[in-house]
Amino acid sequence: MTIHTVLIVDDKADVRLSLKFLFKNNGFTVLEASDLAKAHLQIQGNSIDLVLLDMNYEFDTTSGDEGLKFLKQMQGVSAPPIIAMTAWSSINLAVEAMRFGAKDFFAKPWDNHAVLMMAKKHLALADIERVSTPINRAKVQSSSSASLLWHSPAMQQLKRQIDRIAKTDATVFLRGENGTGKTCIAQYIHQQSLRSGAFVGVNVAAIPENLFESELFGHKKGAFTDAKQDREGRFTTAAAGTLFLDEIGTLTLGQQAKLLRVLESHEFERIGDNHTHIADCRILCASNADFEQLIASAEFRTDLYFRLNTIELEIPPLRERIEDITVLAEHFIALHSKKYQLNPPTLTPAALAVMQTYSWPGNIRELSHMMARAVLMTENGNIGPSDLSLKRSHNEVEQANPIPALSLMTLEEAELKLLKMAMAQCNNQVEDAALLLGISKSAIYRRLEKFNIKTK
Ligand SMILES: Nc1ncnc2c1ncn2[C@@H]1O[C@H](COP(=O)(O)OP(=O)(O)OP(=O)(O)O)[C@@H](O)[C@H]1O
Repeated sequence: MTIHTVLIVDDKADVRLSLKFLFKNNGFTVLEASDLAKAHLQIQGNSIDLVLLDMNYEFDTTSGDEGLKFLKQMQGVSAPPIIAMTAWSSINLAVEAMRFGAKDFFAKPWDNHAVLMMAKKHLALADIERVSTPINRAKVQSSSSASLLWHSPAMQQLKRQIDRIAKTDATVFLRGENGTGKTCIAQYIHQQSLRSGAFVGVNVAAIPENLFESELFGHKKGAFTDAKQDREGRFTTAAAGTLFLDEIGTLTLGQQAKLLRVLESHEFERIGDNHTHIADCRILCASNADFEQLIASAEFRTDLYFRLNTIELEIPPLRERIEDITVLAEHFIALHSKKYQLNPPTLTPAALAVMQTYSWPGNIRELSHMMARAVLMTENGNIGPSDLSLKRSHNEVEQANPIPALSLMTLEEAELKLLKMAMAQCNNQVEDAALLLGISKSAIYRRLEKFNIKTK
């Protein structure tokens, strides 16, 4: 279990002490700072997961200017999430603090349980953000392929193909956009295979150019300045198992030549070693790149491409298999609710309707993160469209909600009709209907009043 570190920044020792007890008793590591200069030093010198920041200090006990200045300085720096606290439950100061980057706020005196829940929520959200970045994604293993869902006809057909080829030793090239499940499918192929060794995944894009050979083939102690001891490469670790090379389209021509040699001859040498080893692993690889384009521009060798794509499988993007959305969304709601020990919220039909017309640029990974956020943020037990944090372009909104063939009518009549349709589709949830219509909350309330439409 991860132990999170919280930094409490407050000039009042009694405040620091109470919060310190609260967080220590709940399994956190606690650091303190009695002023903002010390807070800067703590942040620079330690790995801090969350900051509780008092907004007012000795010289100026009401305006919150010092806290705001600190928040401003932290903007753009990869700082931990900050929760503002103020003795003056001034809504204006809280709003200002959030405008300057605070994730949340609470007023003193506080409710211990509420503060703990707030802290846990923002730590969980920060974890989601961290895993969303490509570099961190490379380090985080995909969740077990045992929980893979194959619901849509397209995925069921893919599964039938995979089950047929899994037991052979054929090299498989998985193509598809980011987040479509290529890594999970590679793990599944390994599980279904007859290979007794390990599944070894390597994101080749994350290996620095000068370490590529050492990483894949290994090295002997003393082979180069930093080679302090013998190291086995991934080809050796994957012996009798499967080597999964992810982001294969990012290989340089030099790296491609080295890989091609081992794929053709099944032989390799560790750096600094004359002994030739036999490569005994099945190769799976994946990419989201446009390979036809890479080959046409001579950035990827044709001979290597043909070595890699004995079987080529295209994993469809989520927007092309909308039958999977409900099943996956419910799977992720259950998964994240269990993880964060919360009651699973219900996905409303209005939210689902919006999700089915969304383009899902981040595919299943985006859906998983979206459901994690919704589980953490939803307050009334229902996930509505406004809980989804969708990023739509104007065109998408238009395509998603095409205006049904309306017979000619006045603008006023059309407005009323659309308003009623949106309210009906969103179960009378005004904010959700506003989102669906692409207008602000105040704009929809104005129109509801104008047409005398009751919301309850
Ligand atoms: N069929 C599925 N059922 C359940 N979860 C899935 C499925 N496919 C993918 N996922 C989940 O979606 C997320 C992304 O999957 P994965 O990492 O395999 O995608 P990817 O295509 O390899 O992404 P990238 O191209 O960025 O490496 C993971 O959390 C994974 O568990």
